[in-house]
Amino acid sequence: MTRAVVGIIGGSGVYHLPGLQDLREERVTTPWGDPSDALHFGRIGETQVVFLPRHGRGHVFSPSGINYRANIFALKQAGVTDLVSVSACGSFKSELYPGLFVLPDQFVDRTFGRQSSFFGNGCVAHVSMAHPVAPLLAKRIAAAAKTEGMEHSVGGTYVCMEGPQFSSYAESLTYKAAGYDVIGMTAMPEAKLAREAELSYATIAMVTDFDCWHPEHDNVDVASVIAVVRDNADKASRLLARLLADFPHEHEPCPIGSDRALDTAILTAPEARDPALMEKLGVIVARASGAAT
Ligand SMILES: CSC[C@H]1O[C@H](OP(=O)(O)O)[C@H](O)[C@@H]1O
Ligand SMILES: Nc1ncnc2[nH]cnc12
Repeated sequence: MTRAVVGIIGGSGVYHLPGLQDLREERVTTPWGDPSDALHFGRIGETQVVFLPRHGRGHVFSPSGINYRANIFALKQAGVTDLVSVSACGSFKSELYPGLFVLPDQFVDRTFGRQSSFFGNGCVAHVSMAHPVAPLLAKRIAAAAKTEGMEHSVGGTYVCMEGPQFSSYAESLTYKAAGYDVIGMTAMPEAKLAREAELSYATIAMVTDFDCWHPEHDNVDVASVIAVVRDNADKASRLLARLLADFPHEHEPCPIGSDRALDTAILTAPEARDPALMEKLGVIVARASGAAT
């Protein structure tokens, strides 16, 4: 049996996790560099929790400057099995209004300036991203929202742009015409790295604005995003508290194999693998290479 440890990555305006009991902060480092902040260890009820604000306290890291590999590695190293990411996002649909929680089940990666894999020369791996979100985890989040009486929308496509500038009107119309639901700057490569690290991953996307396509709404700016996040902070905390309080103590095997993603992914022959990279990969490949179960 594997004990469930839930990682929470906080996004814009979310730099702490209220209600975390037995809180202990620990600065850690990884072979991939330093994560965005100290890890916040604690529990909610019986559930072990590790919280990390992806932009760091005081919001010091831009979406392109976040060390996503260090963040995911640090959480994996801390024993996280299930990872919930919280993100502010723009909406391309009138019915997805500010304050609503959207639980996307797909991502489109339009980032171009980020390190998006732990693997490379010396250990080549190709994980599946066909279904980037772990369905049981998403279901649990939806159930928590329902229990708390919070309006939410299940499924949808989150397009991740490089930023840091917001989209132009033409880009916004293009994404809308493509049928995407929401837009942000951080779910990629986070979701890809979580899959490589064999973490079950799901995103809670809080709609904060209508980007810049909507004729009856102002164009997005930072102040309006943060105002909506602040106005809905209590709601987000209650959603997470309910999810965590009701979380099973044992990690539930992921039906789509998020937690065994490397079983069919590593292509480099064992004898051809670069020992230095293998050592750096450490906890990422430990289970798949038989060092841990
Ligand atoms: C504050 S506006 C743009 C900023 O907000 C979102 O952050 P996060 O995904 O971390 O909640 C978006 O991705 C941008 O980083
Ligand atoms: N409209 C938007 N575009 C990109 N990232 C966002 N984060 C919040 N709103 C956003």
